[in-house]
Amino acid sequence: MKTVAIAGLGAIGHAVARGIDRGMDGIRLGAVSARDQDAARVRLDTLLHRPPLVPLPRIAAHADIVVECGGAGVLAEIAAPVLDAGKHLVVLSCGALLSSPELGLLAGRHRGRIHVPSGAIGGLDAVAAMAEGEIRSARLISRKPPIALRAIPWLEQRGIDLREVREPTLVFRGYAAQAARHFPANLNVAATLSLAGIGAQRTEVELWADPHARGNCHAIEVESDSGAMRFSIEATASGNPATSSLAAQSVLALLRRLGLPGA
Ligand SMILES: NC(=O)C1=CN([C@@H]2O[C@H](COP(=O)(O)OP(=O)(O)OC[C@H]3O[C@@H](n4cnc5c(N)ncnc54)[C@H](OP(=O)(O)O)[C@@H]3O)[C@@H](O)[C@H]2O)C=CC1
Ligand SMILES: O=C([O-])CC(=O)C(=O)O
Repeated sequence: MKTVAIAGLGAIGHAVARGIDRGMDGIRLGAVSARDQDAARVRLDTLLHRPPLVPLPRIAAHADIVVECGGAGVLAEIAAPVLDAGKHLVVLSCGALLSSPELGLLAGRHRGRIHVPSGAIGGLDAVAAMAEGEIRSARLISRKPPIALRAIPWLEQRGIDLREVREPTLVFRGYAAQAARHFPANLNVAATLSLAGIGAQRTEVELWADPHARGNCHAIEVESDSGAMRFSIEATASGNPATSSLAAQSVLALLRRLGLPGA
């Protein structure tokens, strides 16, 4: 049996906790960490088996696998202790990994593992296979309803107010490295694609605020010497409009694999 701890009990963390609590072979929930302790207790009351609430800096001691779903700040606080201890770290805020190459080295040194789940997108197995040959271009086009793009400092600094948007509006075009920096709560998927494919300096990204978007829509286009790939998804939003419910489910699917004997 492997023990999982969840760092951050928001939309993804709570959904992952509920999924494990429903029962998963080889996996049990050992602990959670949260900032707002009262809100966390209310959320934990929805579970059949209530895990202890532990301080974030101590979370590594409570698990074989730690799932980060609290943002870049939480990742920065837990990554080194988890990897130093040779444990598994599942990273949702994977945009922050792009500026932390030392974490990969740390994992290698201590036999820890970093897992980046497919999150709100898919098709990454094909992208990774294409990367074994030559990928000529990789592109992500994301469309989100304006409500998913609120309180983003990079937009506010540019005086971009999306409340009045009536038609699809391009708010960002650039590469995954910048996308992850400017939209840390909305474009982790750009980092996920770039890690599977040709890296954050070459993966092109567009972000559209689209009042007609049905959920969070992501399209991937890859051209390679082994063929062309198109993937698209209209993902249902979770309790957090910026976050697709598929992201938590991708963690559950990953944990199911990690719970298999010998994994
Ligand atoms: N890889 C992917 O495909 C995707 C990645 N994401 C990323 O996953 C992360 C989680 O997303 P989501 O669940 O929607 O976000 P939420 O904002 O719903 O939840 C984040 C939670 O983390 C908590 N938190 C923040 N700081 C701390 C801290 N220091 N200690 C303990 N808890 C803390 C917050 O607490 P409080 O409520 O008190 O602030 C909040 O409950 C985000 O970084 C998001 O961008 C999201 C979607 C897809
Ligand atoms: O959930 C989504 O649709 C994508 C997202 O927020 C992210 O990649 O950070």
